[in-house]
Amino acid sequence: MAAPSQPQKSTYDVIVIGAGIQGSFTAYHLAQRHKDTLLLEQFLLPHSRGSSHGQSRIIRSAYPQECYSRMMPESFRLWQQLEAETGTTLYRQTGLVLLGPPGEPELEACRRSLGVDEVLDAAALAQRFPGFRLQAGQVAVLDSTAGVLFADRALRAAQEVFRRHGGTLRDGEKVLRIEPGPTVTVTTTAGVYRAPLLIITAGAWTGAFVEQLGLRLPLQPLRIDVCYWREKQPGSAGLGSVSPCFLTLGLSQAPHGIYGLPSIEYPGLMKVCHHNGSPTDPEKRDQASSSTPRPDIATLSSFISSYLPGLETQPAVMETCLYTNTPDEDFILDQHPKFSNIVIGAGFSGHGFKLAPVVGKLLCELSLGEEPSYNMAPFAISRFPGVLGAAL
Ligand SMILES: Cc1cc2nc3c(=O)[nH]c(=O)nc-3n(C[C@H](O)[C@H](O)[C@H](O)COP(=O)(O)OP(=O)(O)OC[C@H]3O[C@@H](n4cnc5c(N)ncnc54)[C@H](O)[C@@H]3O)c2cc1C
Ligand SMILES: O=C(O)[C@@H]1CCCCN1
Repeated sequence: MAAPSQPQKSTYDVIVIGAGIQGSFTAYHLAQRHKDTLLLEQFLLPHSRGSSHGQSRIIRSAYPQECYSRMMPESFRLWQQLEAETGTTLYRQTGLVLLGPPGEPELEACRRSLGVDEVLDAAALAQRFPGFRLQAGQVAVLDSTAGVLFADRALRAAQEVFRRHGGTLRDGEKVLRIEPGPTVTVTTTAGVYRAPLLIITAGAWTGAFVEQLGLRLPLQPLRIDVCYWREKQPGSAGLGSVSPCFLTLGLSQAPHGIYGLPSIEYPGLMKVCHHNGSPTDPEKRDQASSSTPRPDIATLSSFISSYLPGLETQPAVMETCLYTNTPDEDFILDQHPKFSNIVIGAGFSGHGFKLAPVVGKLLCELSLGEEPSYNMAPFAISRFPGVLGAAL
């Protein structure tokens, strides 16, 4: 028999909207700082309707932009801390090869970010990782620190520690309305909550959601096809579970990049995807008909026949996921330009998972009015002119 229900608590120090990886890590840091925190999620957990689901994400030190490569040492440390706190393995070191033409500016910037790097030509790459074929003149830069984060497990772990530190997570509760003010009032499908501080980490829903606060952020949700490709002969081609992750830079046939991860989610199936997708509305993403042409799949098939000849050239499993892109593909981590007690974390542009421990820390610092641990200029809302509606 169910216990008699307690009257629902309605006031908190901080409310966080959206329990994806960014909101969950933000809540994790707040709870560790002894802030009485409410984390609200519209769907019942776990769910696969946002950006943080699935079993695998790449983590790497190599980054073309310094603002991210500077954060990576701390991010690796915080992931290890979460592993220790929960007694769970969240990371497998596999290495990552960046593939591209020598001298390509982003490839060079990644090399510099590594400090110690290793550059392999086609023959050296084939010897080290026999599943890969480079095209004539291309090179591979090896980031040996890189690997795979177990995404679903990581999300659960961050939420578990949050709760252990006294945090309240309410799922299946969609936020309908926010009333700004010195105390922010948040109305959900199940209740009304108040707090002096609010953090919005609503993933692909953020753009439409913050319009009620007079903000027009340039956030574009993209529907991403997540494809898994079968090894022709399981275990024989130096692919599968022993493969490193990879990422292409500066390839003319895929200017946005193609990336891959070893077989982790499904035995014998490597994840190889295009770092791009089609504009969508997160509420309507399933309305694309199955007969819609999929140029991404053709690009991937052709890439696989040239670079990964040990894989079949038609995907064995296809899933979907959402990116939320900004025009420059840098994150938005900032206070609302008019309501400084409302902080927004959004626009993770398909590369935010690995950095979530640091993103959560920064959003926590911003909302508590502390000096952020990193330079926040690359993430400021003010880099986009005209975002504040005339009504405010
Ligand atoms: C296919 C794919 C591959 C990727 N690969 C990598 C990778 O290799 N490495 C890497 O670092 N990153 C990668 N990323 C990016 C990374 O996964 C995302 O940056 C990250 O998951 C974004 O998390 P989020 O918390 O912002 O969004 P989400 O996980 O979508 O969380 C937002 C949450 O807010 C909730 N919400 C929205 N509106 C409301 C509301 N009104 N009320 C209550 N709740 C609400 C949503 O339901 C959702 O759960 C990849 C992403 C995809 C899709
Ligand atoms: O963040 C990453 O490392 C990868 C790069 C390729 C696209 C998906 N995200």
